[in-house]
Amino acid sequence: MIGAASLVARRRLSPQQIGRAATLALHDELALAPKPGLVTLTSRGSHEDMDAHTFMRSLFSLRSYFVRIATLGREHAPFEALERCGIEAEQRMLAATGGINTHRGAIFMLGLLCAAIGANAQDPRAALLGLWGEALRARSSERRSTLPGGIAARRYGLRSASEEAALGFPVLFETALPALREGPSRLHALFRIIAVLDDSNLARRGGLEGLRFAQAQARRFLADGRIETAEAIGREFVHRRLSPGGAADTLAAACLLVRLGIG
Ligand SMILES: CC(C)(COP(=O)(O)OP(=O)(O)OC[C@H]1O[C@@H](n2cnc3c(N)ncnc32)[C@H](O[C@H]2O[C@H](COP(=O)(O)OP(=O)(O)OP(=O)(O)O)[C@@H](O)[C@H]2O)[C@@H]1O)[C@@H](O)C(=O)NCCC(=O)NCCS
Ligand SMILES: Nc1ncnc2[nH]cnc12
Repeated sequence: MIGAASLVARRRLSPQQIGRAATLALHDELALAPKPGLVTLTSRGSHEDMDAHTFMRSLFSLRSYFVRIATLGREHAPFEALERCGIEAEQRMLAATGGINTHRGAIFMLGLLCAAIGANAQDPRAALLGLWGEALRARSSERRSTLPGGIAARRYGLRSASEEAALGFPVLFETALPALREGPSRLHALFRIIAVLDDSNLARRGGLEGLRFAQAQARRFLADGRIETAEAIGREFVHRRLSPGGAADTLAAACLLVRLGIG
């Protein structure tokens, strides 16, 4: 059985393998528990409108999308083709969840990553910036004015998801992936992401004060490492309705790369 790393080295990752890993990575994130403010298999976190069933329906609705966008990446398709594919996936997600936004950010982030891996499994970050960097930079400025997170990002001078992509996902490659590889746990990796990410969900839900509070609590857990501390922080997040959805997506993206033996 050839391992994933050697498949990457031999550049033999198929769109099917990439897409399957992306779907499983979304489940890796959902199944992680406890998590601060986020939905798990047994908790709604800070959300009244969604639970594990909502996320599972969403996750299943996306499994063909990741294969399709990895295929587009292998073909070096223009960004417009990726965007159409992503928007179609958002519609399927919303149909599966009854209109609830579970994975819009994950569709964007993991979709771009699947396309980049399809283009160059050995260096997806270079492929992302080389093939679609100019389009991402153009959209990260124009889109900020229209979407809730982009509005919050602009209001507080934060780096939105689009801007993170236009920079080649620095938090993913420089914080999340090393954290997941170094351990000791996915929960530690999630808190390392929360500590540094300009998570527009936190800013939209709790303002700049909410984002800075969440980042400080992440540093508190990283200094202590006890599960009881993570649970206490989770209760405080729920009390404040904080939910680090961007950090959750970034963790899922790191799980995707590890599953494929990349980076
Ligand atoms: C390009 C878009 C992602 C929109 O562009 P924008 O730059 O405005 O993105 P943001 O608003 O900053 O973030 C959008 C979602 O991405 C996640 N996210 C947040 N911060 C970051 C970050 N710094 N880096 C990476 N990702 C980030 C987050 O998504 C997750 O959280 C959502 C669920 O949480 P919840 O609080 O429940 O959200 P709501 O339901 O909206 O709030 P409530 O009503 O419950 O209060 C969920 O989406 C998770 O995935 C941000 O929400 C993209 O939307 C877009 O333009 N798509 C078009 C297609 C396209 O361009 N595709 C390209 C090829 S695939
Ligand atoms: N587990 C989760 N809970 C809430 N929002 C999310 N966005 C991505 N994953 C999430």
